[in-house]
Amino acid sequence: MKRTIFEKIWDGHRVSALDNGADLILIDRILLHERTGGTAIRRLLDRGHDVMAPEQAFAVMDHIVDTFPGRSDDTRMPTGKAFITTTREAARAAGIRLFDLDDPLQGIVHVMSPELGIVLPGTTLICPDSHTCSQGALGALAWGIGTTQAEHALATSTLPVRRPPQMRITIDGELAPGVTAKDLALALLGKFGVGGGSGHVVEYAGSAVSALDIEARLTLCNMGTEFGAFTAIIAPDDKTIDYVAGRRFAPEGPDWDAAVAQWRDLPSDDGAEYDVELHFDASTLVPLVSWGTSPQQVIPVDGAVPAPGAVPEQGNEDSQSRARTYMGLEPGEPLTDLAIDAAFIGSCTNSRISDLRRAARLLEGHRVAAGVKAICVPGSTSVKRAAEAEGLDRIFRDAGFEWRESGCSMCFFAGGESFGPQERVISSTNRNFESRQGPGTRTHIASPETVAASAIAGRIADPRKVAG
Ligand SMILES: CC(C)[C@H](C(=O)O)[C@@H](O)C(=O)O
Ligand code: SF4
Repeated sequence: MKRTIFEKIWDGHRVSALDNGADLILIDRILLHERTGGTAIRRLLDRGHDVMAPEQAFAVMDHIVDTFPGRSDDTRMPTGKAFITTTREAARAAGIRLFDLDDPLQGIVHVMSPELGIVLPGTTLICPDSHTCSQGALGALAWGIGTTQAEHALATSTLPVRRPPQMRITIDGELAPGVTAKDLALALLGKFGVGGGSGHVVEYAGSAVSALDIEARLTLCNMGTEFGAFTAIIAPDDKTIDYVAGRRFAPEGPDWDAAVAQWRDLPSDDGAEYDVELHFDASTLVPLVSWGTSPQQVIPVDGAVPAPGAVPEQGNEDSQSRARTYMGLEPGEPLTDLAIDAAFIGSCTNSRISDLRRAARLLEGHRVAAGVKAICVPGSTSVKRAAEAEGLDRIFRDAGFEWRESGCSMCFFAGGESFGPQERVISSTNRNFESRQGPGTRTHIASPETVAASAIAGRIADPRKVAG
């Protein structure tokens, strides 16, 4: 029988069929962070259960930690310290490996896991965090869960899951210079909407996907959540295997050879069937920026705010006018006329070394416009160190960017640091909901290149026009 990559992983992890129509799935990796994961371990221990396979679970401090130098448990989020200390104590009590605040391997969970070879092709991986789908870029079945499910998985190394339907999006055509995986993710949202993935396992395939390096694939899969997918996945190829080789938790020696042999069999068979098939041509893509308060409300960077009802696939007239009002925009207003107050490069979408390199290339020899608060937060401590070794931190600092410690930081407002109300922020993150980056903040999501170009210009700017 012809099978998709999803079916191969699912079949290989299916322990049994349950009476309620779900399957019991074996879980290979459990990732936890201090915002949701510490509570899951604590609750489990308090009920007198043990963690079944602590060596398969990993905890990290990323969400509410301070990203200022010399950070401690006293984060700026008023109730933050309790999340940090609970997670530390619970991880210790359960025997789970914790990447603490000062650990050189600490980082945003979806950045540090691929970086350390925790996520591997063909594995099942869960985390109580909605962007766990990012990790499907390595050919794993990785999805976000709730805290109660995390407890169940910690106690049993299994999870009951209803088998999701499958979708393949075949993306062909070559990306033009200055156009990135982030623009591709935004383009899919703009075209198919935030419901486009509707609970499916979305497999990205096609020549444009094969051409992406692994970090770009992580960016593409990251926004599977915004697309409404159960998760996203990309079949492993030579690039995947080269990427995983030698990473800290990756198999070695004969185990490595055996693993690679299995991974070679993972890609979907020719003729395997999907519930939905979509096609997308990437060759005409341009850099995109969100104008509204939903990630589907995107337009080309050189475009104008749409007139009421002009793009029905980006929401009904009411939601579009509400978004325009919140964002302080007029229909027909060119995006490049919009002055910005802040620029943010960071998050599990776009804070890896390749993202920082591409942004730095544009920033070199330029200064951030007067009055713009510009912040760069590397996705992991390893990314930060690597960037510093190459002198990227100098380029960011000389341009006028703050250079921070790693964490989720201003990707989301957790009650601590924020941009101000009505401040217009161009941001390399994945969500632009009302108040996502702080009460009243207006977020425009874009690629790191577009954020860098805009920081220099002091207004939303086309990265293809900056001499870098
Ligand atoms: C805090 C956490 C549970 C949340 C998520 O699940 O996505 C966060 O990472 C986010 O991006 O909003
Ligand atoms: S960087 Fe942002 S999107 Fe990613 S896990 Fe952290 S808060 Fe969520």
